[in-house]
Amino acid sequence: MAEERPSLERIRQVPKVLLHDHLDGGLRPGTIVDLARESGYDGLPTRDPASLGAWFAEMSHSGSLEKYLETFGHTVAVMQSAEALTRVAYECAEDLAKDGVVYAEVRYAPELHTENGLGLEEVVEAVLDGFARARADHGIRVGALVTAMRHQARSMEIAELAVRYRDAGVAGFDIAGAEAGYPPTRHLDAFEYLQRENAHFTIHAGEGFGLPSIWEAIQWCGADRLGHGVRIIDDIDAAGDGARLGRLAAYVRDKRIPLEMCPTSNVQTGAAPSIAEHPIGLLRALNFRVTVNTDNRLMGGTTLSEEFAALVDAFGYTWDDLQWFTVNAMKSAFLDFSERLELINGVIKPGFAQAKWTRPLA
Ligand SMILES: O=c1[nH]cnc2c1ncn2[C@H]1C[C@H](O)[C@@H](CO)O1
Ligand SMILES: [Zn+2]
Repeated sequence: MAEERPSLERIRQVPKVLLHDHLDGGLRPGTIVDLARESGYDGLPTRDPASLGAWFAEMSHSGSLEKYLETFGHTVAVMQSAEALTRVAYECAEDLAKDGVVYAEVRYAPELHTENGLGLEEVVEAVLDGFARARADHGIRVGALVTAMRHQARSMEIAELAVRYRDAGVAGFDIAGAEAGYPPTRHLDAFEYLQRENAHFTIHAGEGFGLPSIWEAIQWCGADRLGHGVRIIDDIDAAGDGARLGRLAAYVRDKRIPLEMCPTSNVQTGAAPSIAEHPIGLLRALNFRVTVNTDNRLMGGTTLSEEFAALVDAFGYTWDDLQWFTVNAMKSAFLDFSERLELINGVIKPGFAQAKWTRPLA
């Protein structure tokens, strides 16, 4: 029996793992409108949810990371109370569960949610509360990653939060924001502290800036994973027969450093020209540890299933490829080894086996 080409509908049904998704980049447009009304925020470009969703997607397709980040002003503005944060976290996990995601790590920057007087700990607890409620209702497991903004100077405080709440649902730490001009080593003390504490962290690197940013993230800061990392392609010569890897690219591949790739987001910010020309095609072929992610579902107008479906269209990926991306993600999660293994063997592999061998109803 010939294997079916994975369709969007069937991709939605397989168990998936998401490592790179921003809480403030995934709100439902209707929720933004509700929260704006409740809090008196009057800066939205429209209060019609459908038009608002379209507005975010359109504004985000600028070819510039800096411009892409501007729209977050609106989502962050309506996430300034504990109730709003809990609601957004709950709905995020619910939406991921509906898309077939079984394990996710969702990140956000606590320092952006203190404008109306919330303390950093209150912010963290409100978000964890939303994830815990969604787990009880929908079974999905969501770990939080706390992010420090790379242009600010609060990374040590945020790293301390990551350690303080690590047994309560915070899985790790990250830095985000404009990359050019803000190298990871600006936050070296925070990364060294996390290493001494045996804590996990990922770093947005190789998205809005190139190889030096990736090199610092890995060799100076000790990142466990790379957020995006697309620009590693600059260290690979793929002209002619066979690809030649430079020392950094070889290191990333040899050490199995996970790449949290976000195809739609990369096209929107100009880090890749199109999905069909996205470096993920070459990096997957060269067996880098590639994972597939959404980055910002609101700005990208996307879901994890849609990211996979777009890759199937562009590169002809099969169920085996999609399973490979998913197992890569699970292996790379900031989760206890035995729990990762349990999800791979008990959930992911059986789920894909079923998708592969069950024909859709006629
Ligand atoms: O793709 C991204 N690159 C760098 N920073 C980003 C990206 N997506 C979101 N952010 C920023 C904007 C958010 O306010 C912040 C925390 O989620 O992280
Ligand atoms: Zn991101």
